[in-house]
Amino acid sequence: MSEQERQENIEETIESYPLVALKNIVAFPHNRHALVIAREKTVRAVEEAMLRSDRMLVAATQRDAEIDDPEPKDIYTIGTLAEISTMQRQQDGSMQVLLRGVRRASVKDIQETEPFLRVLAEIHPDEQASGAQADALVRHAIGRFEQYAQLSRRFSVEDINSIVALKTANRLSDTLAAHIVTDVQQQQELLETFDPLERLEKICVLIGNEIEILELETTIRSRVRSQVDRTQKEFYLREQLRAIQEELGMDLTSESDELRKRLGEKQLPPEVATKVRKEIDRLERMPQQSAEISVIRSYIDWVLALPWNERSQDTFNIEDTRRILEEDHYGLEGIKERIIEFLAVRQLRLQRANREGQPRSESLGQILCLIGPPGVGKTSLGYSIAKALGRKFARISLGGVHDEAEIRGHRRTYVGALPGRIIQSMKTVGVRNPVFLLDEIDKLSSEYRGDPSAALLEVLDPQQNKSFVDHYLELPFDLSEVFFICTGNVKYQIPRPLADRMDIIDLPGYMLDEKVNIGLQHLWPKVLREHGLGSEQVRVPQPVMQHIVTDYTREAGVRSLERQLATICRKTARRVLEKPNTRVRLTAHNLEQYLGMPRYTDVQLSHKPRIGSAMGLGVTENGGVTLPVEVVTMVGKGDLLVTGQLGEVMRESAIAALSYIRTRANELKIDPNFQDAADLHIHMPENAMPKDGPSAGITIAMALVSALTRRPVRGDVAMTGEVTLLGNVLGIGGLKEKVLAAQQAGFTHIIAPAENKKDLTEIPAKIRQRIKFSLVESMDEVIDIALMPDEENTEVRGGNGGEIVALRRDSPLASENESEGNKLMQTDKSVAQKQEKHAQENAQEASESFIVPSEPSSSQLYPQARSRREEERQ
Ligand SMILES: Nc1ncnc2c1ncn2[C@@H]1O[C@H](COP(=O)(O)OP(=O)(O)OP(=O)(O)O)[C@@H](O)[C@H]1O
Repeated sequence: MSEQERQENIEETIESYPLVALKNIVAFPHNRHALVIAREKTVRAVEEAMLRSDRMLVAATQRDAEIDDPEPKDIYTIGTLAEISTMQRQQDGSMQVLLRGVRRASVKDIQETEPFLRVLAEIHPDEQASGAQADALVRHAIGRFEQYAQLSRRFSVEDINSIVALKTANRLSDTLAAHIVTDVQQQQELLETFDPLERLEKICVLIGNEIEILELETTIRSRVRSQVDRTQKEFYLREQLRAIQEELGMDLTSESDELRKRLGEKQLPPEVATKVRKEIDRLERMPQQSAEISVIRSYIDWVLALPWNERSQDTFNIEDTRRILEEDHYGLEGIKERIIEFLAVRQLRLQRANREGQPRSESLGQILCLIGPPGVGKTSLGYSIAKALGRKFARISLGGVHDEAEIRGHRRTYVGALPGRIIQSMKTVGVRNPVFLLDEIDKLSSEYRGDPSAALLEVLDPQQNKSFVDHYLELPFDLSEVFFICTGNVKYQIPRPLADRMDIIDLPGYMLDEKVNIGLQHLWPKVLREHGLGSEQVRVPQPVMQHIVTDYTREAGVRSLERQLATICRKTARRVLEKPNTRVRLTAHNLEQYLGMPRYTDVQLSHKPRIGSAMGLGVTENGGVTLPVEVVTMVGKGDLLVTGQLGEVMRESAIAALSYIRTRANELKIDPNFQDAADLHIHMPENAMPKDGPSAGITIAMALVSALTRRPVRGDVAMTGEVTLLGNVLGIGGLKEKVLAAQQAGFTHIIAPAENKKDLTEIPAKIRQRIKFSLVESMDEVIDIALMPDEENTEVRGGNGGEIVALRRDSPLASENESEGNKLMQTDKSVAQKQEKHAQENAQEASESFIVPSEPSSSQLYPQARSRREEERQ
């Protein structure tokens, strides 16, 4: 009988078989199970089966594994028909049996119970499943199995391969049930599920659960392992460290003990001491490996390093203060007086506050603020004040500070947090009553990261700064004894609320002879010292110093003068080292060997009268500047071209000036329809830097009038003022700075608005003596003063070569429009001579105080190196 026939035979049979009761195991068809059999009844059943030709028996599982002699009711009725593959008897009477499961079998009847169980069993045929659903399920089950096998590592490669090779749902499900499911109840349930697809689905769910559990186990296992590894490593390292410290004889007293000792030595306000103590306690409780330890430690270091109680002795004395200011600074007379007055008032207020027991912070009044271009001595005045008061000095630069945290610090939660600049400087000076110079207060900028000027207000306000809270410290620090001095370049850029609390002192800049004296008396000895040279090794006589100032610098202060002197010293130092006995005496001739070619020498030319060109004055943060305006007329259709990076206000000034001229065409003897035949081009050169503000109004109008009338503007006149449509001249700001710039550029006559008369008192007397001021109310006056007399112009026209369109009614060129050239007209010699004569006459009529400038007029019309934005102060 073939295997297949036998199977078919079985399928048709309800037959009698010996029954083996299984404990803790379920036998499945298509699988082999190795059993050790010891119970008497079971041994007999196996022996009986061995006597059969087919060696078949039914293996069914006990409901309760504890029962040794199960009755039929204790055994599940669904079992497996199995063939005995091998059987081996052991010496103790037990036997090892290998069963091969064949079919599912249901027990229908119990035939005998002694000496073994014999049952009548119905053998069930295999149910087959096919189709796409079966294939998909098989594939899914195999995938899950592979995943499970990988995680559990319970199967050999051969086992996995043989299971994966099973392609029918029936066989696969029975095999997986036999090898993966471990719970006997679940196995029995699967055995009782006759539909192979349903069985396979149940198995997939069970495998899924197993996979989840295994994954979880893996994670937990690896976490536990890494924790153990780290702890072991740290323990090992700490032990090593301790051994090394002991070996080196290092002090092993704990860090917190040391901090407590430092705390005990300092006299801190109670609130601060409590906070530090708390932080030390926290530090102690922290595990050694905590990252927060270094944060707490550096916080405690900061608090302990601050001068909570340390102060220097004040030594204010009016005489000494005057002496120190005099010794350190040349000139600045009015300014030194103001500073002394400020300090005197402050001293009296303090004395009174002490007498009356008032809180100190409210008694200090306003903040001193020094405003002026770079290099005019603001910082060095601040330093001298500190010296006079016997206080420590620190400079805090606020230029470009746009984050509030730079003033007030970052909170400690911020990575890399530090206190703000005020508290940092406090730590550096180490006393609570220093002089702080807050530099560039006009360069503060606010943005989304908070408003630094608000934080600064809190620092400066005597009402609030007694308990200034830095975000990092989170403790109030008393700033009321700090003497704050602010400095900046431009007054109107200081944030308004700050400016309101300040006593502002202007330092407009130096005149030529002041610079020369500062150079000789202060800068030169200082620079010599800094370069390790003696005065006998290198000499700079007075005329040479003057030469350096005029030909190598162009500034309101003396910063670049100091740099030039440093250059001379550097070169000399090298020579001295090369030839030890070198003695250098600088002269006008050998200066170039040290400083190179003079930088500012061109320009006597520029003070000649010109058609279509007038000189205006402006103010930048570097001080006053001269601003030439040029106008040309060209054949065209009345277009107005404005160039030179002019702002909106200046463009409007130009249009207003033009309208004014048209209304005055008759008086000016200009063809009222001049725009029909000509284009006008207004240009303000000056290094293509942006310019704006209304105070160029009269200059633009003047240049326009000159271009249209073909009458030149006097070359010795500079002007500033706003012009209205009706020709009125309105006041302007920054007169002092503008006058200094005009004087430096060699102008001897300044036209300014009558409204600014009050500002003349601020202008140094020496300058007032050298320059003629014309204070005007209307544009007509400006024209009268600055435009060259009519009759003189015939010669000028002759010199022009007819290149520019002349638009005067009486001009012989008015109708000719010969050329479209746009070159500026230069005056010839005779006009210059006439102008000089004119100036002399003017000087005589003006006043006795008018003096022709004594300084060499090597200044130029177009000063170079103006980098910053022109800002008209209005
Ligand atoms: N009147 C003066 N007498 C003597 N030395 C002066 C005088 N004015 C300026 N100086 C010197 O010029 C140099 C530059 O001055 P300082 O640094 O004080 O300028 P500043 O106005 O603070 O400039 P900034 O605005 O760029 O900070 C310093 O060496 C200073 O001593």
